Amino acid sequence: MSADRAERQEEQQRVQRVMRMIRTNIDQLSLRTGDIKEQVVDIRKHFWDEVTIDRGSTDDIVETYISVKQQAELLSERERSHRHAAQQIVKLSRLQQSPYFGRIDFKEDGSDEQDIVYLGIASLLDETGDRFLVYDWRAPISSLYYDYGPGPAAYETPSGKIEGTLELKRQFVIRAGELELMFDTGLTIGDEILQQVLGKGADNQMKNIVATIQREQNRIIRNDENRLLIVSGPAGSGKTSAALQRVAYLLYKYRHMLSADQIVLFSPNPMFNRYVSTVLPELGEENMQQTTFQDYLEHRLSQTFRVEDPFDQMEYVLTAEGEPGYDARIGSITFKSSAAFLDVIQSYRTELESRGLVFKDIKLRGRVLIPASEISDKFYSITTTTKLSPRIHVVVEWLLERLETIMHAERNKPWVQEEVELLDPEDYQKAFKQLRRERRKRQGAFNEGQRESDLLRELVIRRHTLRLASRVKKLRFIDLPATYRRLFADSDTLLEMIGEEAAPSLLPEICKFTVEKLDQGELAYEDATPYLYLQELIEGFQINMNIMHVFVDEAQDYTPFQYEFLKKLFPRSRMTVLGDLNQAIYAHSALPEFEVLLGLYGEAVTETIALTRTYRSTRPIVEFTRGMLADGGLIEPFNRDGEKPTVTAAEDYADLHAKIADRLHDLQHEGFRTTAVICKTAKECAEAFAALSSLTDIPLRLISKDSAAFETGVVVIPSYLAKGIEFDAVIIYDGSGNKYGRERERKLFYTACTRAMHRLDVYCMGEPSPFIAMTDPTTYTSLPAQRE
Ligand SMILES: Nc1ncnc2c1ncn2[C@@H]1O[C@H](COP(=O)(O)OP(=O)(O)OP(=O)(O)O)[C@@H](O)[C@H]1O
Repeated sequence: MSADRAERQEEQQRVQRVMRMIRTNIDQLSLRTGDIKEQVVDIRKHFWDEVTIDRGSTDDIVETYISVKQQAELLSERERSHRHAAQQIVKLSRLQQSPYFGRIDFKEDGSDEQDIVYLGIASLLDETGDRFLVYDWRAPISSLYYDYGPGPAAYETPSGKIEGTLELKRQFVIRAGELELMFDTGLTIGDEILQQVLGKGADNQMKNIVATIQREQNRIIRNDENRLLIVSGPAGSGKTSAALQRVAYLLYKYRHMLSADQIVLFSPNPMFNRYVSTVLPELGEENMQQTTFQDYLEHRLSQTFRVEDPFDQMEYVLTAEGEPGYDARIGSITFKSSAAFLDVIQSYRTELESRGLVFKDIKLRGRVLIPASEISDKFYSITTTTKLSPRIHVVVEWLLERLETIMHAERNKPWVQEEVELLDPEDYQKAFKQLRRERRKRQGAFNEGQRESDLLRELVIRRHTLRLASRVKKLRFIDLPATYRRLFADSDTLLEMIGEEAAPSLLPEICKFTVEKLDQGELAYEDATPYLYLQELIEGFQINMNIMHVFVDEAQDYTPFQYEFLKKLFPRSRMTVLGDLNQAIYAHSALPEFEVLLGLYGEAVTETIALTRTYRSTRPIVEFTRGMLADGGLIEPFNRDGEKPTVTAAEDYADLHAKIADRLHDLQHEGFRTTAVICKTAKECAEAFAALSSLTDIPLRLISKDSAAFETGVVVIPSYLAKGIEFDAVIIYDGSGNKYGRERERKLFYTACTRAMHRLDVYCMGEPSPFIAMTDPTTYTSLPAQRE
C-alpha cells in the first residue's frame, strides 16, 4: 500500500472512530435527557406532595417554606441539566454531519512533541475528557490553520505568543461520516475545496465559511484590539461572511462576558436580515440582534412625522428626473448627508444656547395656560449653565410647579363642573367610597354634598394635571419640528452659517422644499438623521449601554451623520464597518472614502483592512464587472471557471420579454436554484413581472421593500434591494444606456451585475450601457437583436 493510501486509510479510520464516539455520546445523552425529562415531569406533578403542609404553627410555616424552596431548587437544577444535555445533543448532531475539516501538526519551539490538532465547528473531548478530538475553529491554536502554510508559525494565547513550526496542514471534506476528500496544502486554504464550495448553487440563506476562511479574512475575524475596524473590499470578497464569523468568534472568545444580545448588526434591508440569519445558529451560536437604520428612525420619529424610507427616496431619485423640484431634491439629499451639514447642526446647537429654541404654549382645553414666550423667557434667563439639556430640566421642574399652582386655581371654574357631569359611574363610585372613609374618621357634622362635589372636581383637575405633567416630562413643550424648520426658514441666514464655499447651489430651493415637507408633517429620509441628531443635542442623547459591538454592513450607504449618531447611541461599543465604495448606490452615500471615518474614534484606535480577492462570481463574470470601474484592476477574482456574460440587444419590449422568458427556461433546465431578474426600480419590476408572468409558467416572485424573505426560484427584484444578496444566475432586465447611462448609475449597475455567482445575462432595450462599452469586449459575448 502506498504511503498516501495508508495515510488516507488512517484518516478514514479516525473519522469512523470519532463518528462512533459522537454517536455513543448522542445515545447516552438522549437516554439521560429522557430520564431527566421524566424526573422534571414527575417533580412538577408531585411538587406539592413533597411539601410539608402548614398547620398554623411557626415551625410548620418555616418547614413548609424550606421544603417548597428545596423542591423548587431541585426542579430548576434538573431543568438546567436537561437544557445543557439538549444543547450538547444539538452540538454533537452538527458535528455528526462533518466532525472536522482541517488538521494541523504543530511543533512548539523547544519541545520534542508535535501537537496534532483537528479543527471543526465545535470542540469535542475524548472518553477520558482529557484530550481534544476536535478543536473549535475559534480556539487560539486554530488560528495557525488560517494564517500559515507549512514552516515557521506562531499564534497568540492569553498568556503570550507561542512560536514553532507548522509541519502539516491538511484539509478534509467529510460528508455523512465518510471521508470524501483529503489533501495537504500550502498557505492558501485549498483552492480545490473553495472550488467545490463556490461551484455549488446559491441558496436562499447564507452559509458559514469556517472551513475555508482566508488569511486576510481571518485578520478581520480575530481582530479585537481596536475600537473601530474598517473593512473595505469589492463585491463578493466576503465582507458579510467575515462579519458573521467574527461575531461567532467574539461570542466564543468572550463567552463569559459577552452575549449575543450585546451585539447588533445594521443591515441594508429586512430581507438581508433573514438571508444571513442562519449562519450563527449553524455555528452553534445565537443570532446577534439585527436591525436596519430605518427601523431605528421609525421607532424614534414615527409619532411626530411620516418618515420616508431610503427605498422610496431611491425610487424617487431614479424615476423622477425632469420633474419640477428634482434638482433641488438631489441637492437636498447630497447637502444634508454631508459633513458640512453636520457642522451646521453643531453650530446651530451653539446658537440655540443663546436664542432661537422654539417652544409651544401649554394649553388646557384649547386655552393657553403657560404661553411659549413665558417658557422661552424662563429658559433663556437661566444662567447657571449654558448647556441646553440641563437648562431644559430646570424648566421642566419650574413648569411642573407652575402647573400645580395654575391647576389648583382652576378647580372652581365652570368647565370643571361641566366635566364632572361627564364623569363615568365608576368615578362617582370612587368619590363615594372616599367620602365614606372620611365620614368614618370624622366626628361631628360635615357637608357631604359639598365634599362629594369637591372630590369630583379634584378628580377632574388631577387627571388634567397628570396629563399635562406627563407631556412636560416628555419635553413636548419644545417645538422641535419648528426649531429644525427655523434653520431653513431663511436661506440667507443658512448661507451665512455654511459659508459660500460649502453651500450647495440650490440652497433657496432646498430650503423651500424642506419647509414644505415639514409643514406637511413629513420628514424626507435625508432629514431624518440630522433632525434626530439635533433633537438629541437639545434634549440629551438617548444611549444604549448594553451593546458592546456594532456591525455596519454596506457601510458606504451611511452618512457621517449616521456614524456620529451610532457612536453616541452606543457609547460602550466597538464598531466594525464593512463596505465597498463602488457599491455606494444612494444619493445620500456621502463618504468620499472610508478614511473619513478615521476621525470617528481617532486613528490610534482604528484599523483598516482592505480585501481585494473576490469569491462570489466566476472569473469571467468578475473580469466583465471589474471593467466597469476605474479601479477595477485591483480586484482579483478567485479562479473559478464559467461562461462569459452575455449582452443581448432587443428590438422592442415584446422581443425583450420573449428572450428573457426563453432564458429563464434554459436556466431552469440547467438546474440553477436561484435566479434573479434584476430591474433598476420597483416601477420597472412591476412592468417586467406582469409581462414575464404572462409568457412563462415558471413561478415568479416579485420582491418589494416590504418582502421579508426570498425563497429559491426566480425573483424579480429592484437593483437596490438585491444588495448584499447573491443568486446562481442574474438577468439584467434592461442594461441599456437609457437606464444605466449617468455616472451615478454606474455603481447601481455594477452592484446589480455582481450579484451573479455563475451566470450573468444582460438584456438591452437600445444601446448597451456605456459601462458595458467601457469593458474589454472580449470579456462578454455580444448577441445582436434578431427575431427568429
Ligand atoms: N473564505 C471563503 N470561503 C468560501 N466562500 C467564501 C469565502 N469568502 C467569501 N465566500 C463566499 O463568497 C460569497 C460572497 O460573500 P459575501 O456576501 O460575504 O461578500 P461581500 O463582500 O459581503 O459582498 P457584497 O459587497 O457584494 O455584499 C458568499 O457566497 C460567501 O459564502
